[in-house]
Amino acid sequence: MLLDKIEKANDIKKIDKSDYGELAEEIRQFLIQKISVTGGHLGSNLGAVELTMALHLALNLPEDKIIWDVGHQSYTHKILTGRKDGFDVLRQFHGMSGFPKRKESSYDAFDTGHSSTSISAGLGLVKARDLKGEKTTIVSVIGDGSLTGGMAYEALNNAAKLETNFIVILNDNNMSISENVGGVSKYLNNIRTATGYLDLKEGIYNALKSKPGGDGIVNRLRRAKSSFKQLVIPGMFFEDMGVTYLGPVDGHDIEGLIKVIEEAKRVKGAVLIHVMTQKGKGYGPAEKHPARFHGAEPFDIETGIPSHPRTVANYTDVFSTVMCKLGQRDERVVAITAAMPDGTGLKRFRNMYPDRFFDVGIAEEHAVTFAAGLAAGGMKPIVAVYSSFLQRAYDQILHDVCIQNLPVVFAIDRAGLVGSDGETHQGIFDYTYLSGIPNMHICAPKNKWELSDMMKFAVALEAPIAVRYPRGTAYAGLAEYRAPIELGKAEWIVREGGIALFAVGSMVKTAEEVQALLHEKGYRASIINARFIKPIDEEAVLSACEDHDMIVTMEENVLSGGFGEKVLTCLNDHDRQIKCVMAGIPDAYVEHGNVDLLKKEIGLDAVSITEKILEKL
Ligand SMILES: Cc1ncc(C[n+]2csc(CCOP(=O)(O)OP(=O)(O)O)c2C)c(N)n1
Ligand SMILES: CC(=O)[C@@H](O)[C@H](O)COP(=O)(O)O
Ligand SMILES: [Mg+2]
Repeated sequence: MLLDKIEKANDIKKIDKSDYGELAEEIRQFLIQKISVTGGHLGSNLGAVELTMALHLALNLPEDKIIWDVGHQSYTHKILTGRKDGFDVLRQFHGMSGFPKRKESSYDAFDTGHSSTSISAGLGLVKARDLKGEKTTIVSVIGDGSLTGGMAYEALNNAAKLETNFIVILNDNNMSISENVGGVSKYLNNIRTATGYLDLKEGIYNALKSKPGGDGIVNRLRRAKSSFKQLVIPGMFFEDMGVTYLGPVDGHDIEGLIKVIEEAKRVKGAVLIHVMTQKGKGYGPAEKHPARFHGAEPFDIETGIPSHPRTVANYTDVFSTVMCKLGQRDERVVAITAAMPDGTGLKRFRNMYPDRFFDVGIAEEHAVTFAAGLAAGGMKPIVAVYSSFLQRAYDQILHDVCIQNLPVVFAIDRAGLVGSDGETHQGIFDYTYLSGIPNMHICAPKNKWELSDMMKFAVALEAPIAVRYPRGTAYAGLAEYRAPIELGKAEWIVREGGIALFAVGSMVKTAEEVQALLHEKGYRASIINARFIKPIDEEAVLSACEDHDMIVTMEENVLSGGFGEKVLTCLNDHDRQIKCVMAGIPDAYVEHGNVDLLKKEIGLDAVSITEKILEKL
C-alpha cells in the first residue's frame, strides 16, 4: 500500500509521480471505508483528493499554509499530515475533529467550520507574512457554495489591491450541500460551459453566413459581442476586480494542478485558480446523490444505504410538516433558507410552494434582512436556520427586524448540542444572543406537538419570534400536556412542592428524569415547562417561591445570558430569597462527540444535575 508510506507531512513527496493516481485511489478507498463506519463529510472529501495531493506536493508545509473554507473537505489533508489513525475516532468524543483545528495539528493553519471565512483569514496571514518579511505561500481553498457568502467578496475586494502573492483556489464542484444557487453559481456554470459555447458560436456564425442576408446578422451578433464576453472569456469578473484568474483546470489531474499552482506562486498579487472537481468522485452512490453523501451517517458501502436507518421523526421532520400546513393556511407564509433546504426540512415546502420558497445561498445575513423586507412588504417570512449559523446575522436581526418590530419567525434548528460537528456548530448561544434584543420573543418546545403549536403561534404573533429546537429525535413523551400556547406563559406539568424544576425545551425530558431520581431519594419535585425564554413567566417563578424550597433552572444554552440568569433577575427584582441551582452550559466551547457523552462531561445530564441539587440541599 502506498498509503502505508504516508506517516507524516511531506511523505507524499517521496512517492513516485507515476504512483500519484494509485495513491489517490487508495486515499478514496480509505475515506469510503472509514466514513462508512464513523459517518462524516464524504462527498466533498472524495472530490478534493487530487487537489489536496497537488497542494501538498507544490507547497512546503507547515511554513506554507492552507486555509480550508468550512473545513469539511480537509480529510485528505489530515491523512497527508500523519493523522490516518484519527479516522477510527473521527468526530467522536476526544477523537479527531472533522474540521481543521490548530490545537490538533501544526499543519492546520486556521480553524474553520462556518463558511466563506477562508479568504479573509488567508489575507490576514498574507499581511502577517509580509509584515514579518517572510517568503511563504498562503493558499485559501474555497468551494463554489461558500463563494455565495458575502464575506468572500468583502475579502476579495480587499485582496484585489495586494502587491504580494496570495493564492485563492476555487474548488468548483457545481454543488453546495444541495444544488448551488444564484448568479455566481450561474456565472461559474457559464465558465464551465464556455468551451462548448465557443464551438456553438462558431457553428452559428458559419451556418448563418451561408444563408442569404446571414452576413448582416453575423455582424449584428458580433457588435453584441461584449455581452457574450462574460460568457466566453473565463474569469472576467475576477480579472476586472484586479484578481488574476487562472483556469478553469481539471481538479482531478494532479500534474496539471501542480503546474498551475507553481504558475500562481509567481503572481505578484491575488490570484484565483478555478479548479473543477466532482463531488463524491469515485464512489457511485455519492456521485449520484451528492446531497445525501455531503454529511453521511454510517452506511453500507455496497449499497450506500444508511446502516441504521431512522425510524422515528426528528424535530426537522415535524417542522417540515407544519411548514406545509402553514403554507396551505396562509398565502402570505414564505420560507427562507441559507443553502440548507435539506438540513432545515424546507424541501417539502419548496416542492409545494416553489414561488414562496427562497434559497439565498450561504448568506445568513442577507437571509435575515431579506426576510425583514418581505415582512415589511406584508408577507409572513419564516427563516429556517441552524442556531450556530444565525450567529453571524446578529446585527440584521437587531437592526433590520427588531427595531421595526417586523413579524419575522426564526425557526432555529440544531439548537443545543449537535454532537459530532463540535465547537463551531454547537447551537448553545442563541438564548443569549437573542434575548438581549428588544422586541424579540423566544420559545422552545418540550416535544413534537409543541413544536407544531409554537410554529402556529409564532406565525400569528405579528412580532419577531424565535422557535428553537434541537438536532435529533423529536420527543414524543408528555403527549397529554398540550395547553394552548400563550405569550410568556409557562406550563406546569406536575406541581408537588419541594424542588421546582424549571426546564426549557429539550430539558423538560431531562427534568422528568431528574424528578424520578429525586423521588428515589425521597424528595418532592415539580416540573415546569418554561416554554418562553423571553419573556419569561415571572408569575410562575414567583408562585413557585410560595410552595417550593428550591428553584432549579435547566437549559441547553450557555449559562451566561441564558434562561437561568433571567430567573435570578426576576427573583432579585421581587426580593425573593430561595435556593437556586442553574443547570446549563459552562463558559467554554464544547467539543465534538456523542451528545449524551457531552452532556455528562459538562454536567448537563440528569444524574449530574440531581447531584448538584442534592449538594445544594
Ligand atoms: C455560515 C454557514 N452556513 C451554512 C453552512 C453549512 N454548510 C456547510 S458546507 C456547505 C456547502 C458548501 O459548499 P461548497 O463550498 O461548494 O463546498 P462543497 O460541499 O461543495 O465541497 C454548507 C451550506 C456552514 N458551514 N456555514
Ligand atoms: C459542514 C457543515 O456545516 C454541514 O455539513 C453540517 O455538518 C451539517 O450538519 P447536520 O448534519 O446537522 O445537518
Ligand atoms: Mg461545492
